[in-house]
Order: sequence, then C-alpha cells, then structure tokens
Amino acid sequence: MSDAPAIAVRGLTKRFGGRTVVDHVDLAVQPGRICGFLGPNGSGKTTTLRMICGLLIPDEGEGEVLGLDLRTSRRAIKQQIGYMTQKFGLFSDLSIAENLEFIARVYSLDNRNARVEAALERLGLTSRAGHLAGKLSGGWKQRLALAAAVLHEPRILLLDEPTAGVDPQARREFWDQIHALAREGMTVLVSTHYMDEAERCHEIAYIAYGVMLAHGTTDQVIAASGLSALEGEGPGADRLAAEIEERPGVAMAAPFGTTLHVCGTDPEALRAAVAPWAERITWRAVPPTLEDVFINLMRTATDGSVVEQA
Ligand SMILES: Nc1ncnc2c1ncn2[C@@H]1O[C@H](COP(=O)(O)OP(=O)(O)OP(=O)(O)O)[C@@H](O)[C@H]1O
Repeated sequence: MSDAPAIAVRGLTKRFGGRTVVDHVDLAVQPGRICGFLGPNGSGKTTTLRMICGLLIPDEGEGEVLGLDLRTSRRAIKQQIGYMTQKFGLFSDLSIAENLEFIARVYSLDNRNARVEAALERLGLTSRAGHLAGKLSGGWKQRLALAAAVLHEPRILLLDEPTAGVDPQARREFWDQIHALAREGMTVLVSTHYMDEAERCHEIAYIAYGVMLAHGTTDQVIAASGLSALEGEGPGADRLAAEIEERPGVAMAAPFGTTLHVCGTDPEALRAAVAPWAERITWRAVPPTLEDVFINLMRTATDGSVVEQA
C-alpha cells in the first residue's frame, strides 16, 4: 500500500456571504485510518466534509483525495467517496433490500444484485433484508444508511454525525462496523460530538470557528494541550465547582458523581488553587481527559470570522 495520504488538503477555506466558516484547514489522513472530526456546533465540520467530497468548491486551498486534484477532479473524487449525511433519506415503505436496490438503480451501478447482497452481508443486514425501513430502530436505520454509502464500494467514507440519537449498544455495533471497513482498507473521516466515539478513532482533528486547533492521536492531542488535572474526593467535593473555577490557575472544574474534576495548564497553580480545601478533600493527580482538552480549546478559541459590511 502506498504511503500517500488518502486525504491531503491544505489551506482549505470556505466563505458564505463574506463570513469565513472554514479557515485555511490542513488535514492529512492515511489510507485505512479512522479520523474523528470534532468541534462545537457550527464550527465548519460539515462544510469541510462537503469540500473534501467534491460537493462544495473551496474558495481557497488545494489538496488531493486518493491522489486526485480536489479542484479539477471533483467528479472522479465523488465516485470514490461514500458520504453519509446527518439526515439521510430512505423510503420507509420499502424493505432494507429494496432501499439498497433503489439506490443502486439511481446511481446506475453495475452488478446491482451482487452489490446489494455484498452490502447486506458486509453490514450484517442479510437476516433483516425484508424488514421495512420505516419500522427499523435508529441503530438499524444508521446501519442501512451505511450500507447505502458503501454500495458503490468507495475507498473513502465521510460520515457526518452518523450516530446522533442512537443508543449506546447500537453505537458500539456501528463503530465495530466502521472498524471492520477500515481493516479492509477504507479511510474514514467521521464527525461526532461523542467523546467515546472520538476515543475509538485512530486519530482526531478538532476544529473551532473554522480553524483546525488540534490533530493527532488521543494521546498526542492530550499531551499537546499542556493540561494537568486533579480529582478531589471528600465531603461536598462535587459542590465546589463554581467556587474553585473562580480561582486563578483553574481552567475548568466539573463534578463527576461525588468527585470534583479540575484542570489547568500550570500544575503548581492548580495545586495552590485547591489547597484551601486540602483538609477535607483529598486531591490526586489524574490524566486530563479528551473532554477536558476539547472544552478548554473551545473556551480559548475566538471567533475570527469576518462579516463584511454590505
Ligand atoms: N450554505 C450555507 N450558506 C450559509 N451559511 C452556511 C451554509 N452552510 C453552512 N453555513 C454556516 O457555516 C457554519 C459552519 O456550518 P457547518 O454545518 O459546517 O458546521 P458543523 O461544524 O458541521 O456544525 P454541526 O456540528 O452543528 O453540524 C455555520 O455557521 C453555518 O450556519
């Protein structure tokens, strides 16, 4: 397998009405990797995904998708990408298999029967092929949407919040499917708001106000944040969040059950900040979480988007 990234974009920029919603984003994802794409609502994830799959033309920037030029080969790129949008359309009065057959027909795919069979098999849908799509639970609907997205055997999958509103068990199974596809060599870029999903990715990218603020493995992103964290346990620890968050050196404080989780960028200042409660609360150093890192990034990020006056 070549070492060339499956996705490599540089300086990708998109403006809507004079407002920059994706601002010089660089991203490279190697073949067979699952990259989680995180960021607050409206930070530019969907817009970035749509530029990568050739549905939107960037205002600035360049890149290659599977070695194809993002600006000049959008049609060829689209054919090699499976894109699962936040709201996917399916016909509720058609069965799972009929929905897939319909999609195969709309896209004029060859070997339609074999493709539908393969997609059903690949996504564990064969035993439910005759079930009406409208009667499926959220998790099975997502699985059908994933089957539809891989019907044309793309080499890259772009998934836009694929498991929003799906229960934990179904989400876990959906992620098992994504990993199975990645093992076959599929490159996956998946936007999500869930921390447990971020942790299931090989790497993560975090974007806020259209600017890419972090990219790497979970460990790399946590290490690069420079955060350290303490966990406080003792009577009333969980009720101290507001008070402690006011102290210098504390970036965030949040109760988790009966404990209090605090973090900041200066370990000594953090210790000093909680010292007044040291008699009744036991403080111990714990690794910062991905959630700490993302919330801290979000709080420190600024909206640099420029709205031009009409
Ligand atoms: N076609 C459009 N015209 C004008 N503004 C748009 C358009 N598409 C997106 N935007 C704006 O661009 C910004 C980024 O939107 P985008 O959907 O890319 O964010 P997102 O990170 O995917 O958000 P979410 O997590 O809520 O799905 C938002 O402020 C959105 O309102």
